[in-house]
Amino acid sequence: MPRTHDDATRLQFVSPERGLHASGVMARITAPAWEGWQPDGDFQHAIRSTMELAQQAGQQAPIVMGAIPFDTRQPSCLYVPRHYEWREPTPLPADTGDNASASLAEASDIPQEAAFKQAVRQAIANFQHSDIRKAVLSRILELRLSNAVNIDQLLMRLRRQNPGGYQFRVPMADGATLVGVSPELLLRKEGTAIRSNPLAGSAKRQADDEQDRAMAERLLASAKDHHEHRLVIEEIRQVLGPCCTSLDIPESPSLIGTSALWHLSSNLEGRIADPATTALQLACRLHPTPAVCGYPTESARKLIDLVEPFDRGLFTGMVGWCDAEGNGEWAVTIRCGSIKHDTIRLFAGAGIVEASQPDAEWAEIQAKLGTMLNAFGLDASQLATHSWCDRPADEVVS
Ligand SMILES: C=C(O[C@@H]1C=C(C(=O)O)C=C[C@H]1O)C(=O)O
Repeated sequence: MPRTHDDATRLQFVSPERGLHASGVMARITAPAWEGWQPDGDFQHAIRSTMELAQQAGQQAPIVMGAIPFDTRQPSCLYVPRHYEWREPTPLPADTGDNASASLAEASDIPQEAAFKQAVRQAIANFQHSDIRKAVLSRILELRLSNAVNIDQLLMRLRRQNPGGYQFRVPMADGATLVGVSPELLLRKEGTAIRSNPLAGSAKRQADDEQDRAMAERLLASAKDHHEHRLVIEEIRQVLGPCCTSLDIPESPSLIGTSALWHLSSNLEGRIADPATTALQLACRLHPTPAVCGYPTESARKLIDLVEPFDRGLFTGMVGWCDAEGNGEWAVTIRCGSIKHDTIRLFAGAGIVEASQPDAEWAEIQAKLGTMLNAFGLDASQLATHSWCDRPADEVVS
């Protein structure tokens, strides 16, 4: 791949097994992924016709990569890159700590702590009068730094925090860059083999080994977290089951750890009945899972619209790639942020069920923000020293 310094057209999606590195834009696909699983729908038509154009222009094996928003009625942020290459994962260089600390000029929270906790109470009250069993509520933390962000260094630090995760970099329509390291695989397809690794149920990692182990054991024994997790697994079973000749779902979840959190995790593996179904179609069929939206999906989505004072944009959508054969890999767009010059917008959410405690859910999203904050060399206590302001929802654009 020719070297380019044009950051605005660089894309990256690195899984634990291999990394896809791309540059240059041959075509952009903005068609919304609404009902994106329909083979004859507008979205799949846009994907196929763009791939064909790339092939006619001389690309032997074009690839589509990028991100799809939480609300699939919004424009997609997908690209057919001009150049791409696969790279084997390389060992991480030692952290020299160079430029590890960002210098914070301003921070604002949307919503602020009290309003988030109130939204959790409102969601729980809503559960009593509706069929909703789970809703994922989230928060945005906007930071302004007094120095520019080096995205390559940031990605390196993110990988260090979760080498088993999915690291991504995608240029956004407004000139910002989406950057993150997701621990959650929505769907991978290779030939007829599929895999999904939903996560739901979380606990903060502890500095002390003994306390950390106790925290993990508590999560593994938590009825509330198992309930949260089961809602996700049952939904995925309903969606993928009919598309598969076999689908193995573990009877109970296991633990997975990042440097910031423990999660309940289930590794689902199966064989797809119709080999022509693409990874992107299957990912669109699954999205949004109750891990990022709630259960039942449509009612939870309405509740989120009601109580979340911002538009999620690409956050909690999906990010990844798909080739012309239908193979591909899509991760859930979490533990991430958008970066534009010195302004950073970070995102974190938590699944709310009837047994949720507002204080604990706030602590959980704080811990989730830790992944990105650590990569900037910032921590929550540093943020508390700066002025915080709540913004009216209509000022917030994604
Ligand atoms: C929404 C996020 O995470 C999701 C919610 C989880 C939970 O509620 O336990 C766990 C993993 C993710 O599916 C996030 O990290 O922002």
